[in-house]
Amino acid sequence: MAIHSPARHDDRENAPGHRRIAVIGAGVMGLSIAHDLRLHGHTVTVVADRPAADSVSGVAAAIWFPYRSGASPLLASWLQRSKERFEHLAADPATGIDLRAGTVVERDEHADRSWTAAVVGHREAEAAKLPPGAVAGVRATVPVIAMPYYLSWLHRRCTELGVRFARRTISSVGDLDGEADLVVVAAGMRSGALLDDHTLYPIRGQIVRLANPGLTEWITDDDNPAGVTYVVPRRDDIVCGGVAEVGSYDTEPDPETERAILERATSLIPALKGLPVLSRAAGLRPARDTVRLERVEGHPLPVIACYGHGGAGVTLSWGCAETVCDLVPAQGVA
Ligand SMILES: Cc1cc2nc3c(=O)[nH]c(=O)nc-3n(C[C@H](O)[C@H](O)[C@H](O)COP(=O)(O)OP(=O)(O)OC[C@H]3O[C@@H](n4cnc5c(N)ncnc54)[C@H](O)[C@@H]3O)c2cc1C
Repeated sequence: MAIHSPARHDDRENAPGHRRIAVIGAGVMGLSIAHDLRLHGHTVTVVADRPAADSVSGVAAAIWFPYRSGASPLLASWLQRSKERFEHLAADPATGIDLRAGTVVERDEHADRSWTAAVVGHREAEAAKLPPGAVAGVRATVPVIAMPYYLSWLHRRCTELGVRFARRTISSVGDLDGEADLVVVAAGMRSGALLDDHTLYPIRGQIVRLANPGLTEWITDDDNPAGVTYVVPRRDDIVCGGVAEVGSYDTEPDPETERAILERATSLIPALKGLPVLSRAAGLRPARDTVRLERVEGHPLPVIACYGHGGAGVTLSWGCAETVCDLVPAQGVA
């Protein structure tokens, strides 16, 4: 399906600087970018071969926290901006976002607490409430994003704004020559193949979703020597994870891994014992030593890359979308 003209006419489309932009990727990153580009008045088409729910974005827990994110000088501002926007959106229950209290367990006395700069009111966790082996912990209230609700809401919101969607596999950004003035590559783990970037690698994760009898408190114990462990209660379920297998492309949930996840999660939160399993999933965090968010030269069309967010693609989504908008060249400058 080729890219068409916008869904409806908008005066902004005649404004100087207006562009026809194709965003490759309908995960949380592509949708957030499309949303903001459209608000800037561009004609935007999201081109993707899988809906968000069937991408790794549909596997995310998702808690606002910079787990295994690539480095960037802009990381702190992306964290801050995304958190502000999630907090604003949380006022609308339809978004699936709730602000929830929980604990980050630390097992290293030099644990990186830079993320707390964005969290007003965070404080030391009480030592008596931490698991054995923990050296400290941080109590914080952060956005918990129930992805099934959030991705549906975001897709709906994009459609309401006039973003177009085309179901299609792109083999090279050159496929879009003549159909767009600019391409944004937000294709998650498969972005590397589109831009000949061999520095992107998977960090496999696995989760199991349990029925939620009414828990709200989350906990993360990422440096647990038995394996990364987190429990994230959402509206309808509780997400228990996980693993962080660097270089594995296996997207099938493994039963033995699930057993071990449940054992670790239950030792953190005994109330999980015996709760019915609702579903399970595995996914590949699109990791890179540095997030790639920049203009890419060497293509007939101007290209902006936005990928490599590792285990923090949801957490960084709105901040990165804003930076993508800033990188769209003014008309005639490209
Ligand atoms: C178990 C697990 C738990 C996680 N928990 C969290 C969390 O709590 N908080 C958090 O912030 N992050 C979390 N993450 C990480 C988060 O899920 C990812 O960083 C994020 O979803 C990446 O989003 P994306 O839009 O870049 O990619 P994806 O969601 O993978 O979307 C990629 C899109 O690109 C499209 N596409 C790709 N290639 C092509 C092509 N050639 N042609 C057409 N379309 C193409 C796909 O169809 C899809 O629509 C977790 C990940 C896992 C695995």
